[in-house]
Amino acid sequence: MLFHVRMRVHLPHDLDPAVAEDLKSREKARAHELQRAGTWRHLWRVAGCYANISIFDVDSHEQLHDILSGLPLFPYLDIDVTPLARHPSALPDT
Ligand SMILES: O=C(O)CC1=CCC(=O)O1
Repeated sequence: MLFHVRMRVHLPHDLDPAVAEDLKSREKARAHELQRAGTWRHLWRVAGCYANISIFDVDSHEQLHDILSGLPLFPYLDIDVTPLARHPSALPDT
């Protein structure tokens, strides 16, 4: 199951810089792990925003929820999820 996920990051301005760097470092490591597993299929920066647009490939809504809610930055994310279905005019493997 494919999902389009938009994440906006809102780190508090008074967050200790060391804590912010640790969160970003752990988020990056987790993102790499999920990309290598084929679960986090695309990760794009939204130009001009501290936000990303991602495509996740998971087995269930529950798996997606577990992944998103387990992200180190989760407490600071606004997340919008859109389920994706194949478009009838899409060429195979696009
Ligand atoms: O910077 C972001 O958009 C949040 C994020 C997702 C994966 C990562 O490494 O940072």
